[in-house]
Amino acid sequence: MSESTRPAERPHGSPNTRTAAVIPAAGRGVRLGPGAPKALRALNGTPMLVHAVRAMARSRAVSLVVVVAPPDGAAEVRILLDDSALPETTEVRVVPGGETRQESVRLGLAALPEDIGVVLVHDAARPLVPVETVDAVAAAVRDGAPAVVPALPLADTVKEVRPREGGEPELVVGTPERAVLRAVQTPQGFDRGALVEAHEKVALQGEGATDDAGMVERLGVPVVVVPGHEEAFKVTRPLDLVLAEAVLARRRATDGF
Ligand SMILES: Nc1ccn([C@@H]2O[C@H](COP(=O)(O)OP(=O)(O)OP(=O)(O)O)[C@@H](O)[C@H]2O)c(=O)n1
Ligand SMILES: C[C@](O)(CO)[C@H](O)COP(=O)(O)O
Repeated sequence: MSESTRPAERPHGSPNTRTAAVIPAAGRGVRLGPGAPKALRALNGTPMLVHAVRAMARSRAVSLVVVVAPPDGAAEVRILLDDSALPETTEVRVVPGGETRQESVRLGLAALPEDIGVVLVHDAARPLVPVETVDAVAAAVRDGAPAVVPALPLADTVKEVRPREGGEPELVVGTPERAVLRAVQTPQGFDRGALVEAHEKVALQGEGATDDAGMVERLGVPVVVVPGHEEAFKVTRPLDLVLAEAVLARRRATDGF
């Protein structure tokens, strides 16, 4: 890691820099089944992406949101967001995304203005994250942590497996101790320099980097955990849509929105 981005002793991004959220929303949603790109599919009549942008804009820490749209759909997304009721205090930029989540985040980072010191990376596919979680991640970075992830303990036992050839069933090769495992959510928060350096230097092969904190870890940067939230779950498969609509219905009944 270079001197300029080594975790500093001063709080990150302060005093004169702002916090931005980058929302990768360029995925196809293959696991959700046929249809529009996942971020544009509706939850209770409103596209998932609009829920996600509102979730970021609800945080007083966030003054800019960069949406990374499907590569051929940036103009459509711009119109969608212009037509949606979003807080006027939050600037929203839209850029086209890439082939992988990693590439899409990198393109979003490239669209940040210079005065952004703290970056939250948030999946469009986690549209219902509560503002308290967003605030907790942003505050932890501002207080000095160079990288922060919200996470929850696991309910299931996890096995490590080895695939076998010839259609043979996978073989279990280990059982990690569940008590020290965490399911990691977004937004993940970063000192901008550390995140940009990770995206410049750490390109993982194979499955690739499944989250941004994993790339920053490779630089030797410490990653701090704050409590995640059940409602920050990722909409991945069709059943997740049912759960998301149920959460929205409960919010409408209890909070009126
Ligand atoms: N090329 C890509 C792939 C993913 N994403 C975004 O990364 C987030 C997490 O990805 P995931 O939930 O896997 O979304 P998809 O890639 O759309 O899902 P699938 O793997 O089922 O196709 C999503 O908000 C997705 O839009 C992205 O911006 N660019
Ligand atoms: C970033 C992430 O949401 C953290 O849990 C997750 O790794 C994204 O994975 P996906 O396969 O791109 O949905």
